[in-house]
Formats: sequence, C-alpha cells, structure tokens
Amino acid sequence: MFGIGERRQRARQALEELRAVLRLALGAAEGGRVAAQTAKDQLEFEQSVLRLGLAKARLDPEVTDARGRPALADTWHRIIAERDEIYTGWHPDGPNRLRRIVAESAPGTAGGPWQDWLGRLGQDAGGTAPVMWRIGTAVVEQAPRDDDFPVAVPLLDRAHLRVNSGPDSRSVVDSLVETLLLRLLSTFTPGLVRVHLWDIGHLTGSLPNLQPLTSAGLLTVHDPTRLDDLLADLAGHIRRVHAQAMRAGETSLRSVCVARGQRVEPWRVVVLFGNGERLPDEQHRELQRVARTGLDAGVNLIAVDVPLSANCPLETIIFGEPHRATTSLTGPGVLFRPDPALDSTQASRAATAIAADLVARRGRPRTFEDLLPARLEQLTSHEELRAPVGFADGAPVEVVLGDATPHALIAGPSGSGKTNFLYAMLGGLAARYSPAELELYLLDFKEGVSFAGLAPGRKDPSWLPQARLVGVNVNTDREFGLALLRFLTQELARRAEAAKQQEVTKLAELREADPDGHWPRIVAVIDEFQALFSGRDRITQQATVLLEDVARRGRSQGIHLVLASQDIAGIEAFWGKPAVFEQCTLRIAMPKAKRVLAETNNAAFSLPRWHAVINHDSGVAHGNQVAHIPDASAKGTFDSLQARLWATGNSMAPKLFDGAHQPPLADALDFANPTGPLLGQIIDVSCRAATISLDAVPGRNLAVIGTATEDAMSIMESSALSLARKHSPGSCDFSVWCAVPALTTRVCALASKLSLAGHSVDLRTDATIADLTPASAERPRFVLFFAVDAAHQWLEHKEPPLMKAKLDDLRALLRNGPANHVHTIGWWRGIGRLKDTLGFAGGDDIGAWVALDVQGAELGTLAAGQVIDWSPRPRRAIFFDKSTHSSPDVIIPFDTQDLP
Ligand SMILES: Nc1ncnc2c1ncn2[C@@H]1O[C@H](COP(=O)(O)OP(=O)(O)OP(=O)(O)O)[C@@H](O)[C@H]1O
Repeated sequence: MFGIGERRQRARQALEELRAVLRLALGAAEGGRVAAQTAKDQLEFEQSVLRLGLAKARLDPEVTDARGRPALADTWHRIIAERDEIYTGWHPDGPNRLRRIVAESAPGTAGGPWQDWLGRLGQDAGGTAPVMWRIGTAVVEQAPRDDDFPVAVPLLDRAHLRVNSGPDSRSVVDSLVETLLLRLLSTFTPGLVRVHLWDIGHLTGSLPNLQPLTSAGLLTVHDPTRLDDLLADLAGHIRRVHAQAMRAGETSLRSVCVARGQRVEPWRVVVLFGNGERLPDEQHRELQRVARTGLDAGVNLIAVDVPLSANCPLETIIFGEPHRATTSLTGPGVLFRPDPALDSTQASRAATAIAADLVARRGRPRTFEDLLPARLEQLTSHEELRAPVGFADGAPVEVVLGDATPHALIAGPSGSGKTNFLYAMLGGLAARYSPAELELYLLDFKEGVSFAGLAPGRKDPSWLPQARLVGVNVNTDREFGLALLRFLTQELARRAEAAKQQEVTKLAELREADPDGHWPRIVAVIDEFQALFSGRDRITQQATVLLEDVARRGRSQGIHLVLASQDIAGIEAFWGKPAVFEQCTLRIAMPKAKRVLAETNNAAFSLPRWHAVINHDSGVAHGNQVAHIPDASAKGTFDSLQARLWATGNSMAPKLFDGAHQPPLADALDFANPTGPLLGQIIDVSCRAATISLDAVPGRNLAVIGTATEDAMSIMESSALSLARKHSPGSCDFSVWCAVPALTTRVCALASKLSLAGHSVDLRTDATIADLTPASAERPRFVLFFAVDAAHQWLEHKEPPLMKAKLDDLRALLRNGPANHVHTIGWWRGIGRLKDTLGFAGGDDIGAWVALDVQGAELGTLAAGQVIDWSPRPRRAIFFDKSTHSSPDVIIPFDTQDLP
C-alpha cells in the first residue's frame, strides 16, 4: 500500500509527463501550422507574381518586400528559373509559330500593315471572313525586344471584344478600335460592314476619322441617352436574321453565307464606349442578350469600358498603361502593345472613299437585268424557291417560298407597283428554275391583260416556259378562280397520295423518294384576288373553303399561293377565315399598303415610290426589309427574258383563258378532233370545250334556251360544224330548219358550210319545217332547229280531216329519235316556249341544255329540281347534261365567224 504522500508524488509526476507530452504535441502542431502558413505564403506570392507579371512584380514594392523573406526568396528564384527554362524551350520557335498562325488567320487587310491597304476598296464578297484581325504585337516579359510577335483577335461572327482602358490610355484605345474597324471596312465590298457607334459621353466626336462613313449609312452614331433604342433595334435585327437562317435550314447567318459564297446580310459592328461602370440592370441584361445571340446573326460588339461578362465568345484587352496591356489571348506575363495609330488624314480619306463607292454603286440604278443570275434555269426547287426581287443599298433582297414561308400576300393601292413586283418576282424565279422545277398558274382579276404576254399571242408567239395556265380578264368569271383553286386541291390530293405511297410527308422527301417523278413546285399567282370574294354567294363560299384548304395543305406539298390585292382590309370573307391570312407568312407591302403588315408595323407608310417592304415574318416589324424594285414591266425587261427562255424551245405553251374574248372555234383544242357537238369553252383550267355524247339512247337531244340570238347562233353553229367535222362525208345527215326570216342568211351560210364538208343537208326556212323528218334513219341525222318556237305557227296548225297538229310529231321525234340516232339540237327563245313544245310529259326528252339569258330559278325543273345559281351575263351560258353533270358548267360560246 502506498502512503498519501507517495500517491501525490506519483500523480504530480504523471501530470508533469502529460504536460510534457502535451507541450510536445502543441509544439509539433505549431511547427506544422508554421510550415503550412509558409507554403500558403509561397503559393500566394507565386500567384501574385504571376498575376502581375515578372516585370511588374520586380518593381512592385510589396513583392520586393516579400522577396526579402528567405522562404519567399526561394520561390522568387524558382519562378525565375522555371520561366527561364520554359522560355528557353519556347524560344526561338514559339514566336515564329505565332507569326505563322497570325499570317494564316489574318491574311491581307486583316493582318497587314496599314500602309499596304489603307485607301484601297475591299473586294471580298464576304462568303467567308478571315478568322483573326491584327491589333498589335506582344512580347514575353523580359524577353529581348526583337522577339515580339503579332497579336490578332477573332471578330465578326466569332467573338466580341472588350477593351478596358487604363489611365491616359483612351486615345490609344480609340486608335486601336479605329484601325480594327478600317481593317474590316477595307476588307469587304463597301456596304457589307455597318458600324454603330454609341458613346456614353458624346454624341459626336468619337472616332472622328470614320465620320465620312455616315453619309453612306455605313456609320450610325447613336444618341448617348438612347442605348435602349439601339439595343431593341439590335434584338429585332437578330430575331429577323435568325428566322431567315432557320428558313434556309441553317443555324447561323455565317453558315448561310458560307453556303451561298457571299454575305447575304451585312455585319453590324457595334462599338460602345462606356465609362467603366456597369450599365443599369435592364440595359445590362439586354446587352448580355445581344452578346449571347448576336454573333450568329452577324452582330459583333466592341465594348470599350462597358462591363460585359463572358457568357459568349469574348476576348479582352486590358490596358494598364497607355501602351502596355494584357490580352485574354496572350495571358499574363506577355506584354501587349497596340499597333501605332493610322495616319489620320489617310484614314479619313479611306473612309470617304468607302462611302463614296457605296453611294456610287447604290446610285447606279439597279435594273431588272440585275435580278437575273449569270446562268439561266440552274437551280433546284427541292427545298424552296428563292429569287431576288429588288435591292437595298445595292445588295439584292430576296423572296423565299418554301416550307417556312409557303404563301405570299401582296398589297398596295392602285398604281403602287404590285403587278410590276409580280413581274420582278416571276422573272427572278423563271430565270432560276426550269419548267421541271417550277410551274406557274397566273390569274388576273383586273380588267386588262397584265399576264397575257406570258402566253402566245398574235403579235408575240413566245410564252413563259414555266407558265402552265394564264388567265386574264377574269373579273367577271369568278368561276375561273374557283376552277383554279379546285385544280390546286386536286393536285394537292395527288401529291398527298404519292407521298403516302412513299411514306413521306414533304415535297422534298417525295422528290427524294421518287426521283423520276414530275414534282415541280407550283406557284399560283392571283392578282386582285379580292374579286373572288366579291359577292355573298356560293362562289365566295366555295372559294373561301378551297383557298383555306390550299393554304393549309400546300405548305408541305410545294404548292404556293401568291395573292395580290389593292384592298385586303375590304375582304370580308377573308377575315372571317384568318387561316389563309396567317398561312401567308411572306408579306409584301407596296407604298401606302394597308393591313398587310402587322398592326404596329407602319413601314409601308413612309415607303418611297417603287419600293416595297419584304417581310418573311408575317409582317412583324423586325422582319422588314425595304427594297427598291426595278422596273420589270417596261419593254426590254421581262419580255426579253421570256424571249431568251422561250428560245430554248423545250416547253409547251400554257393554256390561255381570256375572259374578254370569245375563243375562236377554229383554235379550240377539241375542234381538231371533236367527240361530239362543241357548245362553248368551259370556264375551267383545262380550257376544254363543253360537249355531249350523242349516243343512240333516249333523251340525247340538246336545247339551247334564251333570246340572246348571237350566243344562241354561236352554240348552234359550233355544234353543227363540229359534228360535221366528227363525221366523215356521207356518214351522217343534217336537217337545218329555221323559221325566223331575219336569220335565214346566216342559217343558209351554215348549211352551205355543212354541204361543203360533204354532208347532205335538208335546209328548210318555211312551213315545210312542219313536215319534220322520220324518227328513225339508217345513219345518224342531226336536226338543227333554229327558233323552234317560231315554227309553232306551222306545227300547231291542225290539218283536216284528222285535225292532228304536227307538234305531236315533233314531240314524237324528240322522244323516239335519239334512240334511232336522230338527234335534235334545238333553240327555244324562252323556257316557257320550250315547255310549250315539250308538253306535259316531254321533260325527259331533253337530256342536256344550254341556257343563256334565263334566270337560274327558272331552270330548276330542267335539272332534276336542283337549285341553279345563275345570273345571266353577256357572252356566257350555263350548260347542264343530265347524264354527266352534278352541277352545271359556265361556258363561253365560241366565235364561229372566222371559220371557212
Ligand atoms: N419599280 C418600278 N419602277 C418603274 N416603274 C414602275 C415600277 N413599278 C411600277 N411601275 C410603273 O407604274 C405603273 C403602275 O404599276 P403597276 O401596274 O405594277 O401597279 P399596280 O399596283 O399593279 O396597279 P393596279 O392595281 O392599278 O394595277 C406601271 O406603268 C408600271 O410600269
């Protein structure tokens, strides 16, 4: 057992040991902390030396102080040694390599000394741009002066540039920016680079040598207080260009330009001079947005003392002293020196020359010829149709019809140039796309003959090879517009069916799947299309439905509508169905056009004469492109292009429908080889003649009804002459009966024409008509009975002793003749008179009829009770054949006078 004293002694000893251990541990910890602290100090020192750069660090009082501490002195020597080692490894090949890279990436004006290029006009069309643009030289710190190498920065579509000036370096920064801009402006054809300048401190005065560019619109100086407007304008521009690139199937403007081998939209280089402070939040956000999205749309920022964060490709130059800076490209430890300033007089002179060149080229009036490509009919319409229609600052402005902009709407008051615009567009398209790629259907509801020249005429036998159908003077024949729409829906159905067979959905895919098929894009132009909707009737109703159908489904099937009108606002039916309007995403506004652009877009009001707003974005303001439209209607413009295209001789003439003229029977396609009596030309895209079959079956007689003598005579004559042509001489007989003395001469002339054709003719102009003809014959007999009602005086005469009227015999002839090949083609001068002849039960004996000046309501009984929508109009008739028609056709009686 231990005593208390001994225990206390042992406890004190243990405590002492513990304290010793603790002291040891604490001492070790202290040592560790000191070592870590030293390592940390060394790292921080190394960092600050690297940040400052060796040259600066050497002079920096804090670094000098720190170098005095032994632990950091070692670090200093190590950094120097490492630097020397790396530099020795890099030198001398490193600078040479950099020189080579800059020479390759910044060729010519982009990298050469200004003495070589300043004052020369750029020739580059801007398809591809140099990758880098020289700004100065750099040298590794402490390295000998002759080891400097050139420094260039990426610009335009590749990166923005931020420059932070230091104390007293602003003038150096200004001249760096000026040199860069002049390099850009002198590389490309004047007009392809546009500079926007905003300086928070000044309205004028920045970059004075570039001021001459303002006269040509190449430099726009913005109000220091209106940065919002500039940013909004840029944002709108970017949206429009993005939409344009998407339509072209590309993701950026640059790829569009590379694909086309030329700049299609100028670069906008936006130079902002700030004061180093952050912009107000809203502006800063908008600027960041422009920076993020701008490069793909050719908007390039050069931000001087305007904070801009790097959420986009961005290079920076930071000036410490006037002629010393660091750049993000070269990093720390490399001193950047900007190139010496340009000679200011020469710089200003160069800017004047660039502006003057653009003004001169713009000043040269652009002509229709400038819309045409070097080689005709070379493009494929696989993806779209694209052609320039005018010029903005000498650069072409195009229209595109494709999946994204399937249809176009053109508006402008009378005389504003709509038709001329159509000619410019049709010329541009026809010059690029062969008839295998493009088919045109052209309809003009105006009075006049605007498209007539596109079809062969008496004076000019040429036609536009791509035209398949030309309709002029259609103003009173709205049925023709309807027929065109019906034809287009049929074509749509045909294409949809073929697409289904090939298991594809779009025209481009169909063309790939069926390379041997004939699948051109179809453009249907309807000038003054509001005429289609001019009545509150069945035609308006049907046109509305059909137009909507074509507009909706045409998009993917390569069927494009181009609708022009003086007064879009006035088309009631159109507004009730806004689908058509919405599908027309390409909008063209002539000066003072109303309603065609978006409501808040007033660009058309301030438009000069012979200009148009071309807008591929449904009329929204950011889509506006203002172009001067060359004269395409004057002699020697469109007509001479047509002559050139036609001369190749590998196209078929288009069909021509001219509502102002009666088609001559002699020219009718069907008259060459008639299948039956030709009654007139049907108002339809096929431009075929109406006819009936005269088979030996009951009811195959034809009644012509009405008092319009001239038209009735035409129909009777064309029927007779075509039947005479259909049958070989001696294979049929004619009876030609006329009870109206005033018509005798003409009827006799017809009879002699039939005789001349080798047929036997039984001509009667008196009471002998009542003797009629037997209801059966050995060979076909055609009874041409003119003004049947006038013969009633003889037909109703009752002869003793039987007191039987010959009228009954006529009824029997009508009833029994057709089955025995004795057909009557009779003209009655009124529906009541026809009924008098037919009697109570004779309705079935008239299988087909043509009505002239008879109201539709009166005709229902002759068409199985259906409602006939017909208001008589001169030179038009309505034709119904019970055995083939569900609804009647409107026809134009032929001009039969010129026939021998
Ligand atoms: N870009 C142009 N340059 C020169 N002349 C033009 C131009 N555009 C139109 N014209 C001329 O102006 C006149 C009217 O043009 P156009 O027939 O194209 O107008 P519009 O809008 O179709 O008129 P309307 O609706 O009355 O037919 C024509 O004589 C035409 O030659």
